[in-house]
Amino acid sequence: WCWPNVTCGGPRWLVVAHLSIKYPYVDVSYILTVTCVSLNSDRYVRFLRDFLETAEKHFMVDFNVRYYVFTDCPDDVPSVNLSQGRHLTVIQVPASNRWQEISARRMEIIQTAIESQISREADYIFCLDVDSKFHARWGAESLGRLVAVIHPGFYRKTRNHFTYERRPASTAYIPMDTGDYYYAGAAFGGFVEDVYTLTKVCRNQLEEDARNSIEAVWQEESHLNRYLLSNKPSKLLSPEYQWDDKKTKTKEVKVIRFSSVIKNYAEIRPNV
Ligand SMILES: CC(=O)N[C@H]1[C@@H](OP(=O)(O)OP(=O)(O)OC[C@H]2O[C@@H](n3ccc(=O)[nH]c3=O)[C@H](O)[C@@H]2O)O[C@H](CO)[C@H](O)[C@@H]1O
Ligand SMILES: [Mn+2]
Repeated sequence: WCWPNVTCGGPRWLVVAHLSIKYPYVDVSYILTVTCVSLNSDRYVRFLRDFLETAEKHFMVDFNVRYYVFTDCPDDVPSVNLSQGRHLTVIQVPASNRWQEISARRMEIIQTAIESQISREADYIFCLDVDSKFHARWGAESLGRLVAVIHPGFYRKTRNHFTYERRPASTAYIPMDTGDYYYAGAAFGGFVEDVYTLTKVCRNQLEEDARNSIEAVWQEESHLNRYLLSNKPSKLLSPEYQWDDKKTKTKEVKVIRFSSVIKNYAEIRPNV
């Protein structure tokens, strides 16, 4: 369904009712965030402490949450005090040489983790960029079968200005005069089984493109946008849920809930 007012704290009974359709004996959702971190020890791990500490304050407060952190340097994961019912799982993944590959391989990493354990542990999953902080409530109003967020750079633009992949040779190709929104690659989620299908399809398409020596213009974000064109999200979140610290707050955005921090691209992504 569509939550009428995302800016207010919603009554919890609605969520319970929602869950009872599928899980009649479960009265609290088991929600989980996935963050992928990788590359040369502290380059992206440095964002993790703020991410986790602010998530503890704002993300699904009072629900069970399991954070999954994927990293090539598990020893550098900071220890953060977690509230009751909240856990952190760290999974070691190989590093890649190019940031584009690391970002894109998140689809494969998430798909594999859902298969091996997450499908037995959670009802919902959100997959978020680590270079970000929570600033205000991100709660049960965000739940849905398939949840996407409008990219903060594109909500005022018309679709021919969206940076979809425009080359027909890529499986992420979207022709001009087509498309609904430009979705952020940094935040998506939903029912675990729906996110599983999304990550599997995007992973397969990324691999097919690689075999054909083509890389979509915004890597997995381009494939996510292609997937969501054919598989419409059941819930669309406003850029309140994926803002960018570089952007000045505008009058349409009442509450900034989650935002990318400003980073020095030349330093942390040297092969830009
Ligand atoms: C707001 C938004 O929609 N941002 C998207 C955008 O740029 P961004 O500038 O937000 O990309 P980014 O540098 O944050 O990379 C995406 C994410 O991949 C992970 N990572 C990346 C590089 C690395 O060396 N190590 C590492 O762990 C990390 O979780 C990071 O947050 O484009 C990327 C793909 O091109 C992704 O689609 C991002 O989600
Ligand atoms: Mn990011």
